[in-house]
Amino acid sequence: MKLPNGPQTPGLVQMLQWVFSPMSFMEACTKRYGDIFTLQLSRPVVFVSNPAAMQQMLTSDTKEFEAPSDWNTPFEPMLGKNSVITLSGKAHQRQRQLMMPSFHGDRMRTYGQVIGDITEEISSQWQIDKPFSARSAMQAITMRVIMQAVFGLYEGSRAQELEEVLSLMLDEGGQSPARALILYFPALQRDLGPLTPWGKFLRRRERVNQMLYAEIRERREQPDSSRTDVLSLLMAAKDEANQPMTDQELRDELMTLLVAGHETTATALTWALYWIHKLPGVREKLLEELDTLGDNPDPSTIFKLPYLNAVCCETLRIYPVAMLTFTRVVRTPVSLSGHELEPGTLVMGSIYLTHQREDLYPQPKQFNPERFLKRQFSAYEYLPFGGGVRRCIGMAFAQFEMKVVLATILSRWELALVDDGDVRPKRRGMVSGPNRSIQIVVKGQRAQKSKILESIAG
Ligand code: HEM
Repeated sequence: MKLPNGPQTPGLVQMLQWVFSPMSFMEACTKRYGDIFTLQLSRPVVFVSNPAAMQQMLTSDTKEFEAPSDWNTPFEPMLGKNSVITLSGKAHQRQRQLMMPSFHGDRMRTYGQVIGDITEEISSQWQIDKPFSARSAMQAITMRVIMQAVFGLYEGSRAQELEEVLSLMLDEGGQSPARALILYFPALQRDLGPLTPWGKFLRRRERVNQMLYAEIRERREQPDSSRTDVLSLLMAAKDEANQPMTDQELRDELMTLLVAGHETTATALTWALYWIHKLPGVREKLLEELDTLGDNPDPSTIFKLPYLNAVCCETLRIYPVAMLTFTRVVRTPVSLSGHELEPGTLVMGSIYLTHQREDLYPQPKQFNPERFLKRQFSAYEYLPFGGGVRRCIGMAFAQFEMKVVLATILSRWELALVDDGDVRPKRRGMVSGPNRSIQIVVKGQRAQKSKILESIAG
């Protein structure tokens, strides 16, 4: 079988380039081989970025393409075998159907209150003229949002310990390229004692599991139908055969939502704060729009603000946190971008390359929210949340969270970057993020503070 062209260097060299500098590697390949090429990773993988190929691959999912049963194994140590991310076929479909109702648009209003309260609480600890890391601050917010809106844990020693252990586990579990290498090569996953990275990870995971199972057991013993958090909704959900999720499934999906939703949203918010404060014109326009909000803006009014929406869209376009869609495997012989692919071929959609296309986004390296006001992009030209049967379950939640957090912070605080030098993206575990710390300093409270905060906080 002839695969699309790609680099001829040894597989190990390609794997290292892929792990350590995925974005420049993909860009160099697309320049040389066009918008479909093959990389030799642990197996050959075909990369696509043309919107038509993206559409074909994502929408003919389950016919011509499907998620391979073994490719998502790097996620398994953290998420388990029952996660919607590690499953494929019918089992994947079942989990998705059980999970989707918790993330429907109409549930966002409830979560909006929680997100506004948490942002207010955490940002109220910032001190004037004392710099802080944008990333740590955004991680603190998105972690607390998951703890409350998803796990339903508001206070108490379990909430506190779980938040601490999970933060450590996520921070050490997958941020560096070297850690990503451990995830790609299961043979490196050896427990060499409590002080070694993998040993530490295993012990923390054990403690997290104990706490999650205890929480699930207690909720089963004392059901409370007034709860609105995702865990309670998942516990009440039934599949087509009227079967609820098992404890193991619930544990795996909680970890999935945490891993998929915490770091991604925190990184997107960090980038947004960087661009807004790097480009004074963008900040001014945004503040002008936020100041037009009346006295009692509903979180859903914030959600509809056009310029805030354009800023969030451009943030996720220029450096998409998820560089790629999940892998798909060819099921039946298929022609993709003029190449005949045989069953078994692995294909990945490069969201990063699609978002960097000159034909769609002139001067793609420039941050320009106006492009989203001037033009509507199709679901395969702009796809920070992927597409098809694996499209991000938390898409509406993440968009809502980004907007409410930014509106809350920007309406209250006068912020500035400590260093407005350029920041570039780099791999952070399985996703991408800024290549250096972005420090922010509070200059003061905004004089023209809108009433947004009180209304969100109810
Ligand atoms: C800015 C934030 C986020 C970005 C950029 C993002 C992006 C993505 C992408 C690209 C995929 C893969 C889609 C595909 O292969 O077609 C995905 C899957 C997923 N995301 Fe998100 N995501 C974000 C936030 C969230 C949040 C907040 C949650 C939940 C609380 C979440 C839950 C999930 C889940 C469960 C999947 C797996 C879906 C499946 O396999 O069926 N994500 N996300």
